[in-house]
Formats: sequence, C-alpha cells, structure tokens
Amino acid sequence: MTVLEQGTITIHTENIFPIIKKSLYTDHEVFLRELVSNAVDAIAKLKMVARTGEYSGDISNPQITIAIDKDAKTLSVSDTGIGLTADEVKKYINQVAFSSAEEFIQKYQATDGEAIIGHFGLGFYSSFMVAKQVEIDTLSYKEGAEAVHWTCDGSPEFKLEDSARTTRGTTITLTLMDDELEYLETSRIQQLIKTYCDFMPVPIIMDGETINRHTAPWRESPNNLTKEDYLDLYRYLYPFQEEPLLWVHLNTDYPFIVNGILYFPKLRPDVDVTQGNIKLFCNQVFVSDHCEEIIPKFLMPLRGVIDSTDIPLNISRSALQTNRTVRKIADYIAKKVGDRLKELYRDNRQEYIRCWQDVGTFIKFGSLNDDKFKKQVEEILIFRSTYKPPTESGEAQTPEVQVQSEDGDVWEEVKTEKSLSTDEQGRYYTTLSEYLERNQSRHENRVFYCTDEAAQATYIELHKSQGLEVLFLDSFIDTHFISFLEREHSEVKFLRVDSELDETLIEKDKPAEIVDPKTNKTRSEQIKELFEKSLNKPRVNIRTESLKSEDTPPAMVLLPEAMRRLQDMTALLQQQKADFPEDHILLVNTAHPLIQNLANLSQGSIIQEGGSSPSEELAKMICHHVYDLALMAQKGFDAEGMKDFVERSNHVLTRLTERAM
Ligand SMILES: Nc1ncnc2c1ncn2[C@@H]1O[C@H](COP(=O)(O)OP(=O)(O)OP(=O)(O)O)[C@@H](O)[C@H]1O
Repeated sequence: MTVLEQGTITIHTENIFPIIKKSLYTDHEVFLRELVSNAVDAIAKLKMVARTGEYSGDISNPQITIAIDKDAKTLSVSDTGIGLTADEVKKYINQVAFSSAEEFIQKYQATDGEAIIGHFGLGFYSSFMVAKQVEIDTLSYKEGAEAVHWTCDGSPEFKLEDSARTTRGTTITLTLMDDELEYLETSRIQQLIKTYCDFMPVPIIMDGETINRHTAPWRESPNNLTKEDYLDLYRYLYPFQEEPLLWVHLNTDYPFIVNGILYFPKLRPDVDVTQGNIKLFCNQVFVSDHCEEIIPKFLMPLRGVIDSTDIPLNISRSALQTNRTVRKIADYIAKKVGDRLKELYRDNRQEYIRCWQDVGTFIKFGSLNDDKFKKQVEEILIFRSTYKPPTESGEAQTPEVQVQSEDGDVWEEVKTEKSLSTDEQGRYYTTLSEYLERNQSRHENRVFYCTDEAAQATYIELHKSQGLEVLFLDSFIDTHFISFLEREHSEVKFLRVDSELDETLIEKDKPAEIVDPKTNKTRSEQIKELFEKSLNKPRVNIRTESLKSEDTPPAMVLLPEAMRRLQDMTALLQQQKADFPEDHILLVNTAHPLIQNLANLSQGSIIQEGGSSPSEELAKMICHHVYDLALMAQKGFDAEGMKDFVERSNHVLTRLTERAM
C-alpha cells in the first residue's frame, strides 16, 4: 500500500477531540445515524450525477450494508454511492468535516449544556465517540478515479493510502473502543437502525437481510396513498392501539419544507395533553419522540410524524420555542389541522359527527388555547341536542317509510335519507348559532344544557315535554368550555337543566289562590310550611310552583347555576369530586296530585287537637320521602341516606296498607 499523504488536520479548537470522544453526546449511539445518513446522501448524489448525464454506470439496486467483525472489534457501514477521490477525502473529510465539527462544538458549548433536541449533523466526526480508529475505503464514480484508504486514530494525524478496492462507493470501518463493544451486537445495531434509520429511503442490509422499512409515506403525494397506507403507518408507529379517527397529510415546500402525517387518536379522559406523541424527523431520519417545542400545545394529543429540514436542531430546546421559523411552522400545522376538520365538516358531516366525541374535545381544547385556531373552528363546533328536526310533512322523523313500488301494489320498505346532522342513533347535532336562532322567540340568548344524561333525566324530560331544546355538554372539558363560550358570547347565558326552571315550565295562568280564613294562608303557603317543618333543614330553600306538564314529578331539587359552578370550580382546584351542596332549592310542584293529597292530609290533621296525629306523622314522612325522591334524581345516596330511605319506604307502605284496610 502506497502512502499518498500523511498529515495533520487543521483545526482551530485545540480540544476538539477530547470533547468528541468524551461526552459531546449523551447518546453515543447517534454515530450510526450519522454514518448511515452520509451513506444515503452519497447514494442520492450518485443518482443526481447520473441524471445530469455525468455518470453512465449502473446505479440500480442502491444499498447500504452493515457488517460486524467481532474478532477484529470492527463495525463497518458500506454504501454504493458516489465515493470519494483522494482530493475529495482531503477536502471533505480533513477540512469540511472537521471544520463543521468545530462549528458544531462551538454552538454546542454556547448552549451552556442545555438540552439540544437532536444532536444533529455532527456527521462523520461522531464516529470518534465510539471508535479508537476510523478508516475510509472509497472509490469515486469518476472516470479513472483510484480507490483510496484513509485512516485516523482520533488524533489530528491522518494517513491517506491507495486501496485495492474495485467497487464504487465507500466503506467506513470503526475499530471500537473497549467500552463501546455493545455496537458489536447484531441486535443492538438492528434496534438502532429501527429507531433512527427505519424510514431512510435506501435498503439497509445486515447478514443478508433488509432491516429497515425504507419508505416514508409522508414524503409521498397524498394522491398516491390509500386509506390502508395511512392506517398501516399508524399501526406500525403505534402498535396495539385503536385505529385513528382521521388524519392530516402535511405537504409544503414554501416558505419552509414540512412533510408529515398527523393522526387524531381516540381520546381518553385521562389523556395527558402535556406529553407529545408526535415523532420528529429530519429528511426521513428520526430525531426525537418529543417535539413539544415545535407543536402548539393544543396539538399535543395528536400522533404521527413531522419531517422538516427547516427546524434548527442544534439549538437548545428553549431557543427552539422562540425561533421564528419554528413558530411559523407551528402556525402552519395548526392551520392545516383546522382546514382538515373544516373540510370533513363540509364534505362528510356524518363522519364528522361520528368522530365528534373525541375530535370535539380536541377542538374545544384548541379553542381554549389558541385564538387563531378558535377563529378557524368556531363555525364547526357542534353540540348534541334533544332537538328532533321535523320531516317535510312536519312530523317527527322516522328512519324508515313504506312506499308502493312502481310496478305493482307491493309495499316495500325503504330507508329515508337520514338527516345530515344526526348520528347513527338518530341523535341530532347543532351549532350554537343554529340553537340560538331556532329558540330565539322562546328563550332568547338562553341555552339549556345538561352534563349527565342519566342523572339529569327528569329535568331533561321536563324541558323536552315543553318543547325546550337541551344541549349535552357532558365531556370533561365542558365545565371550562361553558365559561369560555359565555366570555365569547357575552349576551348568552348557559343554564343547566337543574339550575332554575324556565318560566315556560311554570303555569302562569292559574287562578289566584284563595286564602284560608282559618290559617290566613294560601294553599301554596301551607304546603311550603308543611315541608319546612317536616324536613327541618334551614339550608334547603323550599319553593312552590305549579308546573305545567303532566309528567312532572311532585318535587325537584334545583342547584342555582352560579352557586353550582363555584362549587365545581373549587372541587376542581382541590382536585376532588364536588360534594352535593347543602344549600339548594326544593321546588314543590303544587299541581301534582300527590302534593294536593299531602296538603289535604296535613290539613285534616291540623283539625285534631294537640300532639301529632297519625295523619300528621304520615304527612311528615311523605314530605321526607318526596324530598328524597327529588334528591335521588340529582345524586345517589350515601350508605346512611340509603338506609333511611329504605326504612322509611317500608314504613310509608305499611301505613298506607293499614289505611286501605
Ligand atoms: N459515505 C460517504 N460517501 C461519500 N462522501 C461522504 C461519505 N461520508 C461523508 N462524505 C463526505 O464528507 C463530507 C463531510 O461529512 P459530514 O458527515 O461530516 O458532514 P455532512 O454530511 O456534510 O453534513 P452533516 O453534518 O449534516 O452530516 C460530506 O459532505 C461528504 O462530502
């Protein structure tokens, strides 16, 4: 072997080697990513020179091969790329590579040890973190080029010799340091390739097998991808997870390059929105699992890939957050996500509604956190409603109708086209402005809502029976969201169905009540007094009203909106479940026959002299019972309450059967 040159690499930072060797990267493993990236670049460059006609050799079957020699303690990375001439080795390795390493280290030191997102682009040099000797064996594609062999033991001294190599391309061989021998394990190398190089666009071969996926769907045009392709990638990146609801393909070249696919997963109530799940890539090379600094906070629940060469990766994470390009990229991503949702709302409402349970939480979260996003999505915010849209004939809609077929008198069943705004169970979804407009004449700027369909069923029914439309605001984010909506629409007030009864539910045209000359009280006043005495709960405010609907219960517990919200907020701050407030309203429905009977019963008892008569006792017991039943519609009983309730129920029934005999 002829020594072509022996020399000293010119570097300005004296201590570059110890820094590289020691601890520039906490993760020494990234050296492999750097070497494979260089190999991929070399193959891409060859393709380019072939395209310009500068090279007419065979460029088919490009590949990168990784080989381990345990005895020699070497790891090598070979490519079928462009190769290097002796002059290029001197220029690119001795000068460019070393000076770019120098530059990198200066930048790195300037960050004051703060975490850097990718430790990206140190390049060829990073081999010295794990190797005591690095060799380059290379043959350039250029006509008449001679193969060369470069050796360096990590000191600034290098040796350049001629080589017996006959195939175009480059082999980098590392003789590993004694404490870096883990890189002689096939499984370790496979794992590193899976992590960093899985989507690099060239097959990587080890022991005769391709060990990377080598296609990155996000770099393809969306037109070339099927639904299955998108789902495939998701399953690959997030195995054993439920299928995503929808996805957004990012694809822009100007004013910055961003490619990627973001998926909306099904959200769980316990989702940690501060922990990102989006993977950051740079030119198909994996950089990080965390890109909180790049993605707007509200997009954190999304999953998938963002690939951009315009995100600076060698600055500290905090500098990244304030970087202008990064901010612009974040805005772009948010806008694309909003556009995708709007498109779905416009083009496939049924699908939008199907995904709403999860996507809705996300949209609400986004609206709360990002003003621009809020503006983008405010028109597509929907709410499940009790509203039933009339059919053309004005009747309630039925999913199926019978029609007579044209060729005879056979009746057949055909499905009517379902309303665009209903889900599979026929439940209707509306926007807030549609709600307000529809109900303007009956209750302008007031929105009735419920937070728990089962617990508030009585109240919902009461509203429905009077034709009042109720919205379901029952996701975990809705407490905040209601306040947010009220700030946004200052004229609109949200009232939970159990907070206050709307005037429309109360009988106003009833005749004036007669005052009983014996007691000097109206019947309503007597009923109120009866309940007050029987319950003896000063913090429960007893109110009497005559309710309109026939199906209304004898009594209801109401929790005034402002008070309940305060209670909810306190519970939220203390991170505990809200206790049922002791201060509440018991609304007694004087129109109900049970209350009428109760009044008669207690009146009968007043006639009796002194002590408490059996009728008075019974009336008292029934008052308790009516109250308990009303409470039950609001909350479950605790053990003590349940015991009392069962005991009293038995007691009341016994008394009633005694009376009936
Ligand atoms: N496998 C290879 N085949 C051909 N040329 C190579 C190879 N590896 C490195 N080089 C040459 O050496 C130069 C320096 O490599 P190095 O990895 O240090 O930096 P880089 O690839 O230019 O940039 P980066 O810092 O992003 O990796 C490259 O620009 C390239 O010209």
